[in-house]
Amino acid sequence: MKILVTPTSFGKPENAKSRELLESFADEVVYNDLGRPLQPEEILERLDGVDGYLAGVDYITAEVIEKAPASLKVISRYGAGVDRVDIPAATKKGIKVTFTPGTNSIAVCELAFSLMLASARSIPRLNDAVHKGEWPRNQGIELYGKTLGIVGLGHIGKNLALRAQAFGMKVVAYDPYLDESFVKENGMEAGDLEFVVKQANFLSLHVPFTPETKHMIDAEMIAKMPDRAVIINTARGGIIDEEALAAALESGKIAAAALDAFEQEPVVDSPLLKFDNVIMTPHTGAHTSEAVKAMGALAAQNVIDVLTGKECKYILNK
Ligand SMILES: NC(=O)C1=CN([C@@H]2O[C@H](COP(=O)(O)OP(=O)(O)OC[C@H]3O[C@@H](n4cnc5c(N)ncnc54)[C@H](O)[C@@H]3O)[C@@H](O)[C@H]2O)C=CC1
Ligand SMILES: O=C(O)CCC(=O)C(=O)O
Repeated sequence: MKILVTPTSFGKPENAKSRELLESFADEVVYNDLGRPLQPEEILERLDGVDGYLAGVDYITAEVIEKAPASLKVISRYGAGVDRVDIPAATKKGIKVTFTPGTNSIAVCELAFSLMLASARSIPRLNDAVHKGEWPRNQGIELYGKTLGIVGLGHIGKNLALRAQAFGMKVVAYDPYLDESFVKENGMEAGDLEFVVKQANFLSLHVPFTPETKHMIDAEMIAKMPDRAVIINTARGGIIDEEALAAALESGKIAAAALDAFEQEPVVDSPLLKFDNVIMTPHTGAHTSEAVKAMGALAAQNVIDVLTGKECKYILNK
């Protein structure tokens, strides 16, 4: 058996046990030698003879899957999002795709919450100023008493809702597959996307990237938000129309934004780079010791379970 492993954080000490598990199971384990997510041609160059592919946020397109060797039986995503894997192409070729739901939801929720606080109090700007010898004692806003709109009330959205309530925020949510009992038990309100954006002083996105969610936050939706709202996106870049967001920041309609995910990653040329009221982090939501360990353990187990024909409840295309 040969396994290809590409998430760079799989090399962290927290994943020593998962590396040992794979290395004792397989004849050969090949790790990511580039130190970043792989582009399609880079994946293909490394797939020769591979049976199991434990994948980071690589671009696993239909072309990659079509050209993959017949030995490849499983693509095991290290994480919750599967938008960069062409699942229909994998299914057609008999390749199972697995994922690790819930393993990083606290990590992402805590990043989203940090970004709300950091935006509300302009922490990066103030930090930069003090490091430059300046002393701008400017004024922020409080989360207390504000409304948080959550789009996508799944693992991450639910964790965020509970923490926001503890800070005295009103929470409203939109999710077409809503867990109504969660909403009821926690005294929240739910409605359609318009219902949520119209009230949201803070809007946080926690949906998968799909054809339905592509640019769901566009100029029209932003125009419906309260003036001087704050937008947080720790989900996927394409969910917000970045040009529309840039225009709303330019006009002052949106007071601040904080993003961990972008239409193009890594970010090299974005209309958002010029704004000092936009916080940008490098798709790092899942990168805590705890989440890295949990993602690694489940992703490794998923590869082994599929390759040994064991029951695996994390297969997306049975
Ligand atoms: N920044 C990062 O490092 C990370 C980003 N993510 C992203 O966050 C997303 C959410 O993660 P989880 O909460 O763990 O997933 P989840 O599957 O538990 O929750 C997603 C929720 O979105 C809802 N949803 C689906 N389509 C929708 C639509 N059209 N409109 C509104 N809601 C919709 C689903 O019903 C579900 O409740 C992932 O798909 C991934 O893209 C996840 C982990 C790490
Ligand atoms: O950081 C990672 O490798 C995965 C995080 C992520 O985006 C996900 O879980 O979908």
